[in-house]
Amino acid sequence: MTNMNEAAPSFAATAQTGKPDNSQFPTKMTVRDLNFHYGDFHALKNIAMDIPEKKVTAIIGPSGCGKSTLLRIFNRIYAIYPKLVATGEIVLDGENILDAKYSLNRLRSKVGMVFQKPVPFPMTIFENVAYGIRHHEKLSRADMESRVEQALRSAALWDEVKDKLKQSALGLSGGQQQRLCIARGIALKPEVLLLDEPTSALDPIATSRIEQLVEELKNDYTIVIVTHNMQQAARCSDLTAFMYMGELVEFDRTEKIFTKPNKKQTEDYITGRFG
Ligand SMILES: Nc1ncnc2c1ncn2[C@@H]1O[C@H](COP(=O)(O)OP(=O)(O)OP(=O)(O)O)[C@@H](O)[C@H]1O
Repeated sequence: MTNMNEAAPSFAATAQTGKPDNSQFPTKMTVRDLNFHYGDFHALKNIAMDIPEKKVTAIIGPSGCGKSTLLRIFNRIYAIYPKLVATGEIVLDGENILDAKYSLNRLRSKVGMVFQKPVPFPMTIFENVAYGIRHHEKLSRADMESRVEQALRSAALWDEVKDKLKQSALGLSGGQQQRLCIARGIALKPEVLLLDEPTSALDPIATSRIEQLVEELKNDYTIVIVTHNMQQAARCSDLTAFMYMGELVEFDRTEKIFTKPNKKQTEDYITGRFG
């Protein structure tokens, strides 16, 4: 939840420079001059933003504005399409993750992604979490068990599944499946967690559980969440980026975006005049 009393860093200058003035938050990821095309279609235009460490950054905007495309570039999912190239820079801990020399394996262990629709693997609950870890690390049975438990605890799922770890994950409810997918992401000990509309397929109770979880996870992770739901952005993010037609229109503290945005376009969207 945004702390409304927090001393106010200004993120106002962002759409052009991406440099928040007087930010009190250390930056985890710096995006500069980011452009992305699907064939002839210019989907992201000169995006610049500084994503703060251990905060929740929400990306909002009307359908088709490029939210998911931006999120997916943060862990180079587009790399599965050989012809697609992102230009510009995304600097994570001093290194440009868009550089072809930055290995995808390394990137995926640092930047985890959770998708809109929870898709557990057709295997046990335990194996769903252990599977990804095995791909990256060789752990003893005891260490693996402890890592899986830790991930399930962090995803606020342990108490509900600890007695049925050997049962199929497909038997879990939608909300539990989404928390399992979050546990799967956390198990790799990423530093950044990307959430692409993680609650759009969930009921209000499961949604509120995930929002609570996001609030807890930001103590340890830098979180970027794409959401269609403006109340959700207002409830669970510290900073909000408003995008429109491939551009970053405004990026500021969530409280500012929702109460006193600098740009008319942002205000029109927030107040439901378009989108
Ligand atoms: N694989 C693709 N090939 C061609 N165009 C694409 C592809 N994926 C997305 N686009 C286009 O890029 C633009 C941005 O899409 P994107 O999915 O990032 O938007 P979004 O803001 O996440 O939308 P939504 O809120 O509807 O999910 C849209 O105009 C979309 O049609």
